[in-house]
Amino acid sequence: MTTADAALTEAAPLPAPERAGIYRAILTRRDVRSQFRPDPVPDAVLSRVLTAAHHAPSVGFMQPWDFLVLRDPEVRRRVHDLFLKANEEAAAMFPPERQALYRSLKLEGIMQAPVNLCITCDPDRAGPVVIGRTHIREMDSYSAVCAVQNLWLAARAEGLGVGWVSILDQDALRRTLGIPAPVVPIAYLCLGWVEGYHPRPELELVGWRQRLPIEQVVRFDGWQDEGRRQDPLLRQLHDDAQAVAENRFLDERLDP
Ligand SMILES: Cc1cc2c(cc1C)N(C[C@H](O)[C@H](O)[C@H](O)COP(=O)(O)O)c1[nH]c(=O)[nH]c(=O)c1N2
Repeated sequence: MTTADAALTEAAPLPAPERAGIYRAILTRRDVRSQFRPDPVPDAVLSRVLTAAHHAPSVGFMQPWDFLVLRDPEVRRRVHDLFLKANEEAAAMFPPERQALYRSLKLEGIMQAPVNLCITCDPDRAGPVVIGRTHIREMDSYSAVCAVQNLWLAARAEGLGVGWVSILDQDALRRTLGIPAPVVPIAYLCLGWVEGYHPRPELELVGWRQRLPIEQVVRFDGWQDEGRRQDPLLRQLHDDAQAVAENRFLDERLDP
């Protein structure tokens, strides 16, 4: 037992409605591009979702993030211009038969959402040697992404929408926002109240790509697991996936 162990709180499951709330936020969170309403996000709400982001896990507790709150339409317009340029380049990269569908997709809500956020990663935040980053350098970026996910889920809980825009030249974005080297922009997010959430990812709804069967991406005791495909966990995963697809998960699958 270390000194840190002295004040452990009880490791009980959350009360049922709170536990269901976590799963509901996870399952109904969406990437939002088109359904933003223009009304402002009160500071009390913005503060809560940023607080959630700031409580994300981070390698060596380095908290490498900064949160740039971008409300000025002129700043957002400059970022939108970067998007238009990058998106044109992006369209040309897809096979010819997919380009028309690609161009029909709305992939950002930079000007519609009243708030944009840029979440950055400062690799120097905790000195040159960081617990947990000694052998895998990218761990600081991964930590910043954890902050993004916390914010995304908290935003869903608040009834807000978040859309991640990554079709941007990273250096140009850095220059546009005056982000100093070696700080890296990790995520550019559009945030605001929304008309509603799609029931499934938009890319699935338009036939771009489907959710993979979870049984296909779970492996046992290493990558090569032939002979293990009868593991009872796979049946459980299949049934949970079915329940999610049929909107029964929260009602039927949360009992121990
Ligand atoms: C790192 C990263 C980067 C992006 C995204 C996500 C993530 C995690 N997504 C959103 C992405 O398309 C979406 O998450 C998936 O399609 C699944 O949909 P839901 O998030 O479940 O609604 C995204 N969406 C978009 O319209 N433009 C974009 O540039 C990006 N970029």
